[in-house]
Amino acid sequence: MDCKRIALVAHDARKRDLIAWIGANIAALDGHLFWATGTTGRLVREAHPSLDVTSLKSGPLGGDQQIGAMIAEGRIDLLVFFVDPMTAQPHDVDVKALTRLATLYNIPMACNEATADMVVSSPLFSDGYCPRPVDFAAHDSRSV
Ligand SMILES: O=C(CO)COP(=O)(O)O
Repeated sequence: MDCKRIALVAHDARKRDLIAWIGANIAALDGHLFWATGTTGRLVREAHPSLDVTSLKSGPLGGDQQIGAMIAEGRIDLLVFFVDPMTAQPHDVDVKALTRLATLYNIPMACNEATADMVVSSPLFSDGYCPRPVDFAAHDSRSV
C-alpha cells in the first residue's frame, strides 16, 4: 500500500468522535503520514502515539488555511474533517476556504464518520488511487 498524506481536522464538539474513528480504523491508518490543526493534532497524538502526526497552527489561528495551502500545493491526498454543523465558528471563512480548496483540487474529503468509513474501506484507498487533476481552464471565466 502506498503512503497517503492525510489531513485531520475536527471542531471541538467532534474531536472525541474523530479520535474514536481513528481508533476503530487504526489498522488502515497506521503507516500513513498525517498533518492536523493544532488541537486536533495534539489530541490525536496523545490518543494514538503510533501515528506520525505533524501539528500545524490551531484552526482559528490559521491551521485550516495552512492545510488549504498544502492542498493547493499538491501535498495532501485525503482530508478527514469532522465538522460541527451545530455551532457557529469564529473562523467560518477559513473553514469554507478549506472545504472549497479540497473540492477544487479534487481531494477526497470526509466530513463525517460514514464518509470516512467508506473512504478507508474503499479499494481505491489501498490501490494507489490518484485523483484526476483539476482542469484549470474549465475554471477560468476568461476562457468561456
Ligand atoms: O477549528 C478547527 C477547524 O476549523 C480545528 O482546529 P483545532 O484542531 O486547533 O481545534
